[in-house]
Amino acid sequence: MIKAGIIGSTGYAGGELARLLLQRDDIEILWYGSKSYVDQKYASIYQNMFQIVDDSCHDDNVEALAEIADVIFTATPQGFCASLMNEKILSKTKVIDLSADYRIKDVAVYEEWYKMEHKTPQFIKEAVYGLPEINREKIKNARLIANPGCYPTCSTLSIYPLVKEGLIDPGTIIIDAKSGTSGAGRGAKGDNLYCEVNENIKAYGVGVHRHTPEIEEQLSYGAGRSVTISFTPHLVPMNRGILITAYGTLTKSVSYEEVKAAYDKYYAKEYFVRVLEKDVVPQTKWVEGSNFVDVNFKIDPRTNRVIMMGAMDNLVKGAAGQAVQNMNIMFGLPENKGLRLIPMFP
Ligand SMILES: NC(=O)C1=CN([C@@H]2O[C@H](COP(=O)(O)OP(=O)(O)OC[C@H]3O[C@@H](n4cnc5c(N)ncnc54)[C@H](OP(=O)(O)O)[C@@H]3O)[C@@H](O)[C@H]2O)C=CC1
Ligand SMILES: CC(=O)N[C@@H](CCC(=O)OP(=O)(O)O)C(=O)O
Repeated sequence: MIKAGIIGSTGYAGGELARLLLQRDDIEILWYGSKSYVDQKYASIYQNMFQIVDDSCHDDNVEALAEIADVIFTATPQGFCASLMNEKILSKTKVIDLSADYRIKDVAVYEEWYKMEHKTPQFIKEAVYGLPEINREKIKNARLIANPGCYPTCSTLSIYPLVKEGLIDPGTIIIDAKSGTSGAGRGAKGDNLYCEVNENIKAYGVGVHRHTPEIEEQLSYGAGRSVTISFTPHLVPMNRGILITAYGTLTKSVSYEEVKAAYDKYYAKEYFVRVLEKDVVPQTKWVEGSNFVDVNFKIDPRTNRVIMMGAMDNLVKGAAGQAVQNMNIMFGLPENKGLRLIPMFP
């Protein structure tokens, strides 16, 4: 039995983690961490857990949790995990951090984009960026996983094969992204009120969104050179889902079959990445509630560009599902254990 603790279990990502882990008979959740609801019944915060979870919330004492847990998930705001990480914790347990604290290898870049000082930069080098489709081998023996961001997961997986195979000029990439409002978390924010979001679409973080350097770093590893992108996210009136439409200039004249072969080279054996059939566009509805990322592309010979598309559920493959996928790999379990979730429809 794997003993797991969730710090930030009362947030959207933490709640989704609880939902995924509670289905398993090889996992025991022994700590529902919270900041605001300590000693309150977890099921009183998430009524969907009524008669399923009897536990009350614990505090955010990661050191105490590390004494009893095999794995700790931190689904907490930026800066929290970095503020308390130490060697003692990592010597006793594995940590999967859903925040961005250990995703970016250059601490100066993190501090510039996140507008905060990194409290434990000594662990950045050791942390493994938990994108299994690209970093599976490194994840196996990791003590500390930097679970990727939601937009970066969808963007990187949609674009990576073409960058890696040199089919697009990595200096020309533009990513237009859209997210449902659960991506913004459960905390109350004026911008996310019903009247602000319903019947509305708006760009935000234009030119300054913190996921820009994360995507650039991952695509740079694929390209083998420094990549600069334009990235614009939009908030859309949906609960869940991320859709990205990305554009890149082709480096040569290519056929559909050549580009398809590039995607298949990296994803044909990947359970969670579905390369769709020709002319079928990814849609958030077809991945909702699942750990799948649907990707596809279209060559536009008129502009000499390729249009790359991806859709996934921000709370599953974009957060909790990917964290569980990483946990499975770290514990030597089948990677899709507990994650063979069929997308919900309608
Ligand atoms: N939502 C999403 O789609 C995704 C989120 N993530 C990442 O996951 C993390 C959580 O996001 P999300 O669930 O959306 O956020 P929420 O705002 O919904 O939840 C935040 C959680 O962190 C807890 N918390 C807040 N402050 C502290 C603190 N100082 N100490 C301990 N716990 C604290 C909250 O506890 P309480 O409720 O008790 O106050 C709550 O459980 C973030 O880093 C986010 O970037 C990653 C990918 C996608
Ligand atoms: C709609 C919305 O606000 N989305 C969030 C991204 C989701 C998230 O929580 O960020 P990570 O994936 O880095 O953890 C944002 O734009 O900041």
